[in-house]
Amino acid sequence: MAVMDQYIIGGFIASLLLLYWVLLGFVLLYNLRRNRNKNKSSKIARKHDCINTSANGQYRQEVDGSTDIIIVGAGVAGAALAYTLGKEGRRVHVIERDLSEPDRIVGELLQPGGYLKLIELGLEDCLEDIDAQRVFGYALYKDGKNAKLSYPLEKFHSDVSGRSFHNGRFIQRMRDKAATLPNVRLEQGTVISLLEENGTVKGVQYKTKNGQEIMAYAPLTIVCDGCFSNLRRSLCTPKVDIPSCFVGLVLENCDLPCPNHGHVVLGDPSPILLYPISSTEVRCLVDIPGQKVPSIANGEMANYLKTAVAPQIPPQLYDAFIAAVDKGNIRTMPNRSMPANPQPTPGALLLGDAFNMRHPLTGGGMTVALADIVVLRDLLRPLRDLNDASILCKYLESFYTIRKPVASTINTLAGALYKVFCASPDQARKEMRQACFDYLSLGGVFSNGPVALLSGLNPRPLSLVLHFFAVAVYGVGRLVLPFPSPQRVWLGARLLSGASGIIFPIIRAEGVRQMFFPATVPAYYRAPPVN
Ligand SMILES: Cc1cc2nc3c(=O)[nH]c(=O)nc-3n(C[C@H](O)[C@H](O)[C@H](O)COP(=O)(O)OP(=O)(O)OC[C@H]3O[C@@H](n4cnc5c(N)ncnc54)[C@H](O)[C@@H]3O)c2cc1C
Repeated sequence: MAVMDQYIIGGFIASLLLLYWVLLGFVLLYNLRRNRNKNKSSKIARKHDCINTSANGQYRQEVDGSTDIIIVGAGVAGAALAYTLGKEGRRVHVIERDLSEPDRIVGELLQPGGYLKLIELGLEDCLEDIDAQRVFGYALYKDGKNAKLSYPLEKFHSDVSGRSFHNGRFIQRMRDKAATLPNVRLEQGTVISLLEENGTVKGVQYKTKNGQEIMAYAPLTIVCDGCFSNLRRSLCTPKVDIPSCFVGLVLENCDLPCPNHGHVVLGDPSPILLYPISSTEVRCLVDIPGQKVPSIANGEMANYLKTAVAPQIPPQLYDAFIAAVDKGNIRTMPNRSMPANPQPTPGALLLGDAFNMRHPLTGGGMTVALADIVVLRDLLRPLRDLNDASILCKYLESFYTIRKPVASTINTLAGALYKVFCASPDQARKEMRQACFDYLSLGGVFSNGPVALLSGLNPRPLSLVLHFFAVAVYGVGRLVLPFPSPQRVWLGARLLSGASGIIFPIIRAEGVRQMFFPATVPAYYRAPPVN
């Protein structure tokens, strides 16, 4: 019995031990599976949280594949592009250095052609509730005479016209609108560099608001970091020219002689612009040729504005101008021009002022940027997958040609008109300037044609060249008819040669073939790659 008891107790203990081992096995197995699942989900979380700490703990890396397009800069181009691509269903990550409302003297008059592009992008409501003013044309002043040049808007919807506003308010509206899209992520950060691997841009390295450095990856990076771009160097061959600077003032509580019009004074040494930026403010931009401006700090600028510029301002605005100078809120900005000269790079694209600039005399920068966005949107639309960088890059070469007729017309006109509008001691240049004023004053087709070019309503290169030389021939005709003298014929010849010397170098820099014969450029016909 004792032996039997021992067997029973032994068996009991053995089965307890077995049960224990089985339970232990189950627990271990359960834990193992749980850990494995935990690891899996923590990897997913890591993917989404984009956390991959580097050795010194300073860098984070975004390797989640959750972004289709990175946009650097949310100014006019970047903000409009973010909304446009977001609306197309792209997952967009915008990195902007400063998300607070910009306060600048740039981009305050949108030409009607730009407004049409804004409508195409569905962004026209961004001009609502910012006290934007409608602009219907220009008033041109020279030597006490003036001419009114209306935009040829007859064929358009009554809502179409130019708009002028505070640039910062407009940008903020576009940023807000882009941020309403769930697939657009707007982040404050400064992009330090593009991340390149074997000649392909894979993303960007940027510093967040709180100083952390992050690497973000996407199949396509679009750089819109504006006129001071320091990222453009590897994506184009920049040839930046700075022909002059604008000095900006705000005139308050005054009425423009021609309400709802931009005013251009053909001043000495160069043009002065005035246009409303709200119902109570008028922006005045005084052009100063060269890169050096009188010092604001030591009062030289105020003195220059009061003695050299004020007497040229339309008399109705004189007091407001002096009051603005006395108030002291004087700002300056260099006027840059840079023809588009891209180096097509897989994985990246330039847009806006980072890519292409022209003299701001004609207010064409935003129109070109918005027109470019429309072209790019349409090119990207048929593509679902942006991952093959070199194929995408080849395909997007067509962008550089398709955009050309519009962009180069606006660019060339801005550069040429600036040169014609500047005062010069050269008699031939004086004649050309006067001929231009008188030609535009003729009205009808003589003003409608050039204004349609300037406003972006009909930006055709051939029309630009025809009107430019029509002005020159008009100037020559006045010199030599009805009684040509050898001196006058010589002056006429110099006028024509001066006109050619102004426009042809600009056209050459823009690219004759792309500008006038884009359809002969093979890239024009690139078909979208089959995904
Ligand atoms: C004096 C002057 C007057 C002008 N007036 C007119 C006008 O009346 N009408 C018109 O159509 N055009 C005008 N222009 C031109 C117009 O301002 C530009 O064409 C337009 O602003 C270009 O838009 P953008 O987005 O390329 O650049 P911006 O609007 O300058 O935007 C660039 C953005 O990039 C951000 N950024 C820069 N670097 C970084 C970085 N490293 N990381 C992250 N973000 C960065 C900046 O903070 C900024 O928000 C004028 C230009 C000048 C100089």
